[in-house]
Amino acid sequence: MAAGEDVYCTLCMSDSYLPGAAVLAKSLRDSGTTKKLAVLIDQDRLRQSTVLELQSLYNYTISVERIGTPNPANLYLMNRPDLLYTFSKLNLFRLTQFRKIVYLDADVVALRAPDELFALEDSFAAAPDVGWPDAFNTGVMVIAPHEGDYHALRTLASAGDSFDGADQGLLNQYFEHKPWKRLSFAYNCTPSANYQYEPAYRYYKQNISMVHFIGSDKPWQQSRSVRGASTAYQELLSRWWAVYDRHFTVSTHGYIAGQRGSRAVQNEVGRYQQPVEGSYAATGYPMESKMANSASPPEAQATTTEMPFTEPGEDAENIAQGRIEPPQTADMRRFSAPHMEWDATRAAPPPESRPEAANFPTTTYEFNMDAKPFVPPTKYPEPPKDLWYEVPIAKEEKLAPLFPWEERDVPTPTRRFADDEPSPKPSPPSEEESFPGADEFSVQSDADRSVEPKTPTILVNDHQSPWSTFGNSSTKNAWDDVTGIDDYVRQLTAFQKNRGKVQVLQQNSRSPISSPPEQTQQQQRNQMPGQMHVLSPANEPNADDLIAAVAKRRESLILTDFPTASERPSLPVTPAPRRRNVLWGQERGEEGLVEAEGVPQQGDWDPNVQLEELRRNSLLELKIPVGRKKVPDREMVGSSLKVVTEGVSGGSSPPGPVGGGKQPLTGILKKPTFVEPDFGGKRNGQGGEEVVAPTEEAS
Ligand SMILES: O=c1ccn([C@@H]2O[C@H](COP(=O)(O)OP(=O)(O)O[C@H]3O[C@H](CO)[C@@H](O)[C@H](O)[C@H]3O)[C@@H](O)[C@H]2O)c(=O)[nH]1
Ligand SMILES: [Mn+2]
Repeated sequence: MAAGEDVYCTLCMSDSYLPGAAVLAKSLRDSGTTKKLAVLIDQDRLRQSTVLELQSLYNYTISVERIGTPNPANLYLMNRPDLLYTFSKLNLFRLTQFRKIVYLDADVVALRAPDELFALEDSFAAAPDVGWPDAFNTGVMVIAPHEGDYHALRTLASAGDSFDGADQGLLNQYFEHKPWKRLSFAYNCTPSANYQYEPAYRYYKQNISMVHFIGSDKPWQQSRSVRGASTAYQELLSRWWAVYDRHFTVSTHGYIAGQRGSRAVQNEVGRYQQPVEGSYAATGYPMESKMANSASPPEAQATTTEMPFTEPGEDAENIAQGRIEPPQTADMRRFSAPHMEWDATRAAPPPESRPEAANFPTTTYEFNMDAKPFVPPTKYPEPPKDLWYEVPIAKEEKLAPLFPWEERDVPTPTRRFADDEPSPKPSPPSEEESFPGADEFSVQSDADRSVEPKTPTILVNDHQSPWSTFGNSSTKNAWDDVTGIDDYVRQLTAFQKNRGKVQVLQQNSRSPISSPPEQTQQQQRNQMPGQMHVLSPANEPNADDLIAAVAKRRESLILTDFPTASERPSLPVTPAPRRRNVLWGQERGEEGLVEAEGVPQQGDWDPNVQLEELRRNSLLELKIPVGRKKVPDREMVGSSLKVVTEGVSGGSSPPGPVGGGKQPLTGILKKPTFVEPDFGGKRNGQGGEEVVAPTEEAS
C-alpha cells in the first residue's frame, strides 16, 4: 500500500452484504477505474468464505473495529434495527494511509467510475439525501482521512448523538458546522420504488454515475423487477442485476463466472433473496454488452464507460444508429433459468398478480359501418402463371467400392419371372406331347377351358379336339423297346391262357361278347325269345380266339396301346353279374328265388289263360258283357299296368273280388325282373313274363 494512495472503499460488516460488495467491485472494475479497491470488514463476524471472496474482489481487505450505537431506539424510527453497527463507518477517518477515499455503500452500483472525485480539493464531499435534501446521504462520500475527525466522531458516537441512531445522522450533525462539498445527486442516485421524479430522471439520467439502493430491500434480496415500481427504479435495478448476471450467474456452460469464492456470492444471494409478495416469475436480465469492455486499457475507459440509458424499445433504434453495439449473439443465446419469486409449493399465488395470459396479444375488430354494399371488382388480376417446379434430375452417383466383391464384374442376372414376360400364346402341342392312343383320348379344347383348368382334362372320343389329330403311334414310351418286357408279358400271357383266366378275357364265357356294347340289358331282356340274342356255347368265343385277334392286330404288347372299340369285348372292366346264394338272409335255391307260397311254377303259367280269367272277373264286377272286349294277342311291352289285384306283396285295393289264400293269383302284375339268361337251357324260352291288361281297353 503506497502512502497517500487513493482508493474506493466500502464496508461489509455482515455476510448478507456480500453480493452488494461484489457487484460494487465488479461495476467499478468494469467501468475501468484506475483506483484500487478496499473493503472494511468485521473479521470476527464474517464467514471465512465471505472474507475470501472479498479478498478476491478488493485490493485491500481491512479489518476494522465494529462500532455499535449506544442508543438504538432511533433506528426503530427508520425501522432499521439492522443498522446497529453502521458507526463502524467512522473507521474511514482513521485510514490515513490513503490520501483520498471515495466511500461507497455496499448497496451501490457504479454505472461509470467517478474517478474525478479523487481530484476534489475538499476534505469532505457528499450528495444530498433524497428524503431530506438539506442533509447528505452517507452512502457516497469523499473523505480525506484525518485522525482528529475520527476521534471527534467517535466521541459523538459514544454519546449516541445521532438523530437517526446511525451514521448518517451522526455525520450530518458533525458537518453541520464544518465546510463540506455538496455533490451532484448523479453521484448518489437513490431510486425509490414508491416515488420517483420521473421527468427529472429522464432529463438527468444520462449523468448518473452511481446508483444507491437505499432502504431495507436490497437488489439481491428482491427480484429483477419489482411490481408497482417506477420505470426509473426498474431500469436502475436492472443495471445492478446486469453486473451481477455478467459475473455471478451460473452460465449454461455449467460454471460460475468470476473467481475464487464466487459460490459464496451465490449462496448469499440465495439466502437473502426472499420471495416478494406479488412479484414472481422474474427472469434473468439480458446482459448489456457495453459493460463488457473491461478488457480495454483502463486509461481509455476511465471516463468513457458511461452507458446511454435506453427506454424499452430504444435499443433497436440505438443499434441502428450506431450509438450502441448490438448484443453479442452468444450473450443473447445464453440461457438464464427463470427465477420464480413465488414458490408455488409453499404459498398461494399473489392476490394482486397479473392473470395468466395477460400478455397475450389481443386484437379488437370493429364493425364495418359503411352503408354502401359491396361491389365486386369487374376484373380480378390474372393468377400467376408458370408456377411450376421442375423436379431436379437426381444424378445417380456411383459410390466408391468399399468391399472387394464390389470391384468385381457383377454378372447380369438371367432369372426370369412370370411377371416379366407376356403370357405365351397357346401353341399346338408338339410331337412329344402326344401319346399312343391319343386318337381315342383328347385333351379338352380351349373353348372348354373357361373354368381355368389346372390340369388337362381328358375327354373320351372327342374327335373335335385338335389333340386327336396328333395321335401318333410312332410315339412310344421308353420301355416299349425293351424286348425283355415283351418276352415277359408273352410268357405271362401264355401261362394265363393255359389256365384259361386271361385278365382281358376274364369275361364270363357266356357273356354276349359279340353283341354291340350299346345294347342295354333292358333291351336284351325285352326281346322276344326268338329274337333274343342268345349265345350258344358254339358261338362263344374262347380265350384263344381273342388272344389271336389281339396279336393279329399288332404284335406290340405296349400296355398303353388300348384295343379299338370293335376289338374290345363289351366293357371288360365291368364284371358279369354273379348269382348270389343268399337273399334276404335266407338260403335260396341254386337256380332261383325262394319259392313263394301259392305261386305257381313258371312252367305252369299260361298268360293267356290268366288274362282271360282276369278279364272275366273284371267285367263281372263292372257289369260289362263278357266277350265285348278281347285281350289282344300282341305283346304288351312297356304298357302301363293299372289293374292290380292283391298279390303276395299286399298291394292296393283290388277292383275285383279278393280271393282267399288258396285262390289262384289272377291278374297279379309282376314287375319285370331281370333274370340272368340261363344259357344252360332250363328256361323254356318264354322270356316275357309280363302280364299286361291295358286299362284303356278294360274301361
Ligand atoms: O448488516 C449490515 C448493515 C450495513 N452494512 C453496511 O452499512 C451500509 C449501510 O447500510 P444500508 O443498508 O446500505 O443503509 P441504507 O439503506 O443505505 O440507509 C441509509 O441509512 C444508513 C444509516 O444511517 C446509512 O448508513 C446509509 O448510508 C443510508 O443510505 C451498507 O451499505 C453496508 O455497507 C453491513 O455491512 N452490514
Ligand atoms: Mn446503503
